[in-house]
Amino acid sequence: MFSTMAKKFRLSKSFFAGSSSGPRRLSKVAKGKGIAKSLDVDMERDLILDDMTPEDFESDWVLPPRLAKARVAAEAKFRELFDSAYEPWEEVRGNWDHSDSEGMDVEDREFPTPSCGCFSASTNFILGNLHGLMLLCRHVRRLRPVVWELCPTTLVPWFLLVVLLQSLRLTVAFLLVARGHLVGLYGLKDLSCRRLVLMSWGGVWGCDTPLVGVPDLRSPSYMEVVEEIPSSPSSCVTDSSASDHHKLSVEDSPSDGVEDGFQDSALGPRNLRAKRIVALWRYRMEDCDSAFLRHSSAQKRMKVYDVFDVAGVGVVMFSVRIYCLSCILGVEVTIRSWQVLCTRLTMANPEHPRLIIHDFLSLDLCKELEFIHKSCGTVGYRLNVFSTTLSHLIATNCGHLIMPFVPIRERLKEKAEEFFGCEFELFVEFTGLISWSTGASIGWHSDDNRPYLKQRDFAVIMGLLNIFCTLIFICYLNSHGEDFEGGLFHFQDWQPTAIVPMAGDVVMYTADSRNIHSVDEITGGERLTLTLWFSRDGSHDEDAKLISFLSEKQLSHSIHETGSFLPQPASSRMYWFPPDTAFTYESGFDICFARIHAHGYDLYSVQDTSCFSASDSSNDLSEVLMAPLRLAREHELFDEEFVNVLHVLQAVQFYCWKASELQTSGHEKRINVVPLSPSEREEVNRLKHVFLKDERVPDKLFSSATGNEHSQQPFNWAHVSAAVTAWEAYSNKLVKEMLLSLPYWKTHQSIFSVPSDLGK
Ligand SMILES: O=C(O)CCC(=O)C(=O)O
Ligand SMILES: [Fe+2]
Repeated sequence: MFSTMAKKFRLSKSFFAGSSSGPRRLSKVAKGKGIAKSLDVDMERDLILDDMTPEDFESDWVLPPRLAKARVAAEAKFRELFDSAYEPWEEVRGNWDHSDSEGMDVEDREFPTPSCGCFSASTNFILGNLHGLMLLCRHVRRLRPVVWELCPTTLVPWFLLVVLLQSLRLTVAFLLVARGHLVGLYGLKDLSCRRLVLMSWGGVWGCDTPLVGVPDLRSPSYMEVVEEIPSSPSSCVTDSSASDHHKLSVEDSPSDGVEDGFQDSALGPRNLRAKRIVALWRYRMEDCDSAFLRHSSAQKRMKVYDVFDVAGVGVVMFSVRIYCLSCILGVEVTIRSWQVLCTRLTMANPEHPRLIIHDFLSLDLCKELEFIHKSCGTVGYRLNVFSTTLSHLIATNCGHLIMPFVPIRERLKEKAEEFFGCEFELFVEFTGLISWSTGASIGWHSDDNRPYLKQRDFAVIMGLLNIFCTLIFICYLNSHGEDFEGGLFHFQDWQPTAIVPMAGDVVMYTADSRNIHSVDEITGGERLTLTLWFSRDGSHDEDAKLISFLSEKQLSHSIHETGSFLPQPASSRMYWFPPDTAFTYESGFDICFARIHAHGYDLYSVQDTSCFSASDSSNDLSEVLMAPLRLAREHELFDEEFVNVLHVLQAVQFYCWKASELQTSGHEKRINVVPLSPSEREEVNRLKHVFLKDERVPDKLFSSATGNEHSQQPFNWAHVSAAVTAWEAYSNKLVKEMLLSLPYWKTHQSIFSVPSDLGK
């Protein structure tokens, strides 16, 4: 019968691995009854978790490729957990074997008092389950059909099998696969909560709604459930204990014998967070589509023993006694089940709603945005801060440069909506590239200090995201230690306390006082981020404003017009640093000029500038940079004219971005470079004196922590010329894409990625 079932459900060999205690028991019982044989379970290979070594983690899991990176991170985490837990585990096993021979109750055997090691016995239990899951992971392809076949037609035989196994007191592990993705307990951080899967008997019933995952946080009943559980500040575990071992609660061992009723009290003096995770889970169960679960008394008979944080995933250990057949057969059968559930800790922490996603943006995309910022940015809102907003791009005839932002905004919005369970409800309020140079920092603050947000005293609280609450996304576009020094991000409360900015990573948090944060002073280089604000308040939708601005601009341009991508600088004051000296230009410098200079170039004005002096505060001064210019380097003058300083800057930054590609492209276009004549050299120096003053200051502000990005590459004017051509092609392509998208954006009053086949 078992082999037929095994075939029918395509059970993998590892199917029964699932907990540290389960396999041992399974091993004992199954050997005796020949179950192992008929199911082709290789006890030694698949079930004896005690013998696993860290190397087992390196086995080749079958995961969707996009999860491969997350898997590597998870493996590292596991190795860490495993290493520190291995010794205590041995100890626990000793206790366990002893109590086994005394014939103690199963529960006593499973949960001896915490070992004196840094991990309690129950941690080992969890780790055992994780091992089991990892074994299961190897068979994901085979497991996937199990899950699909179970839903819902094969429910009854499956159910009977579970009852049978459970009544033999075997721990059965289930692995659910949601939407074709395997999700383990090992913290696949970039997975959406909707795809989060729990390991529990809940999956057996084939309910479409995952038991754990995103509850509808707007649902008042969720909040009620959460609020119902009293918080006890004295029970909060301190950060340090949590961060020590990724364990949220380190207190009491289970009090044996408590089995009926949902035992809030069984949590003992656990921390509020643990309670909320449980509350969330319990709510989820109540809300479950499965009639079976609703009618069963499962939720009332759940006892929670421990809650852990394993690589960003909350793991809840609980036991359930359900009289599961009562509603079907009228017979009461007790199922004891020790299972592990998981849920996103972040979801269950309404005190500090935040999310950290690693490698969200590709490095290529980071570089592209860096190019945009460094070639279009203006002096920012605070000292040593520079910014590029989307409306500024449009204002300077670079509206096409918003195209690379479009898919990123979409993906981030999706992430936020998923996280807060509010699909189609978020609006982008602000998108901008922001860089901080040496000396910039910000102390503890929350981001909701804008006057219009302060007036929203009567905001309706809906779940974690207050309707007027702004969500902040910070995407790091370059890396600490490589591109800049200092600049670590800190949250005042709760984990993570510090974030080391690395290119591609994203941190998301609500702008209110639940997420007070700070940024350390930048001590070298330039730290660059893409910052987005999201809100549920449609009146602050950035898209509508951008679309109308773009439409206005489009009226004054036609796609056929040559050079429709050429930048037009804004007022020269926006590029003068520090901003308070922009009225006289007597001190400070022009940031566009400075960035060009930081790459080793000088500028030569085609106009005669002999009448200007460094202290000239007339508007004429700034006009020099709005007029045609040429590039010079050392003793050479490049014989190509740029329409203005932004044009030069875009070409130079594009060269910087694409230097390695241009080196190898074998560009053989004839270029014309002439030696600088003495009068031209004088002109070049004059401009430098006017727009840069003391060149050491700007060079310090704009050089990367480790020197110029492409200083290692041999300089070649031919590559500069190739960069100009490539930049034109790049700009043209974006202009076309933008013009094709704009009608759709206008119709929907929303900026989104228009599929290319639609745009034709
Ligand atoms: O760049 C960051 O990491 C955060 C910046 C910040 O907190 C702010 O500008 O308010
Ligand atoms: Fe902030």
